[in-house]
Amino acid sequence: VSRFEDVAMAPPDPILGVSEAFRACTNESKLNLGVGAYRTEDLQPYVLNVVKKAEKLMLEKGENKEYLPIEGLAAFNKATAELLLGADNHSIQSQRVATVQGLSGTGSLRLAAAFINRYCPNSKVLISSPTWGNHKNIFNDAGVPWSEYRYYDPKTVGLDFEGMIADIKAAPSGSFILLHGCAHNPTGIDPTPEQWTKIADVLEEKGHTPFFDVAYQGFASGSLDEDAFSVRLFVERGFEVFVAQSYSKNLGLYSERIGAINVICSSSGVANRVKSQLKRLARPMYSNPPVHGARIVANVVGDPNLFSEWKAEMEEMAGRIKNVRKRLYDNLSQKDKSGKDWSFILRQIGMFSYTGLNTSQSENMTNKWHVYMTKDGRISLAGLSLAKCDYLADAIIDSYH
Ligand SMILES: Cc1ncc(COP(=O)(O)O)c(CN[C@@](C)(CC(=O)O)C(=O)O)c1O
Repeated sequence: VSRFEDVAMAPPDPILGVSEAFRACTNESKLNLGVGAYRTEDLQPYVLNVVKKAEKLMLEKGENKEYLPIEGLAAFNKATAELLLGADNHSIQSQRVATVQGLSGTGSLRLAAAFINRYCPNSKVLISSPTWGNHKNIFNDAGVPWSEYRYYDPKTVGLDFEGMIADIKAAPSGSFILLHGCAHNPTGIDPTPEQWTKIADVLEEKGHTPFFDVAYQGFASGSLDEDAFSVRLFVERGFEVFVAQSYSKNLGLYSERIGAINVICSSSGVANRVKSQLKRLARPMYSNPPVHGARIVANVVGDPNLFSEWKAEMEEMAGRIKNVRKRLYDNLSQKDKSGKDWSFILRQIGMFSYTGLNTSQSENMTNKWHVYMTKDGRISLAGLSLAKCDYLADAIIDSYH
């Protein structure tokens, strides 16, 4: 008998497991609105033109495959911090940013969680309710305690701002507050600039540390700078800030696993020491990160023509999702005779729409209509085409009532 006889079968991942189920489905009407991965109007995966151009350049250069330093490719680390904060940001000018290339957003979050576990053992992280499903797994496995702050208000299908503020105020001083930089996953609801200012006030009052998860910079509004507003506000206010970044969505580098953890510190001396300890945590975890994605980002951002072409492609991707969002809203409003107000769909931003469908209604979407989505009622608009909005609207109305 096997030594591992008692190892149980793990349940499918709530998000990535949806894609597995979609692939197994044979119905030709099937729609994959599960994983947040961009698709073109033809529902095909999209490799950005600038990525192809950068890879061609890289092939011509004939670069080697030597190990990267533990902290990653220097040109990438410089570019990623400047994209996030702006090259002229005071924190960069005064060398107060500790940047370590991570295994995309997930790996960067995990490395930061390992740091928190080791250096802030009595602190906990507050995460939004709801949040990206993998956040809980990451902090659980890193041994970092977490609790939730209210975020989504089902009555208004909007932000429960009062609840959010109250829960953050009630948390023990010095907690880490996990905030989505833009395009909140799964709700698509972001605080307004005024609300961000009030959130910063409460964190300052309580001595909490902001911990941003920036997985969609440039992909939400189409503007890199606009989508970095919240992070830059907190840095401007003088906070020490953790920021995890990902290039999965905005540069389409999903499987290249390219991202970074940035720790903006109050002095360059602290930044150097923090960076050295992040390296010490990374070495036994994966030793050093993969070079390919880092070179693509460095080449795209380092070349003015490629950089501006990238910005145009981000606007195009964000624009297609906005069009699909509008079309879905129009279809729902025209078809639904119940008088339900669907305008919340237009108020949401980014890749996802939080439909408000509950678990059994979401299951009806899949079982009866072959629409694959997460059980929390989230749909990825990136997997929807204008042509399919009519069908999706029928499915949603049927599942709601
Ligand atoms: C808020 C947030 N943070 C981090 C990540 C991590 O992405 P990365 O490791 O590829 O950089 C995701 C991706 N969330 C996706 C798009 C995919 C997933 O679940 O992994 C989602 O469907 O929610 C995310 O939505």
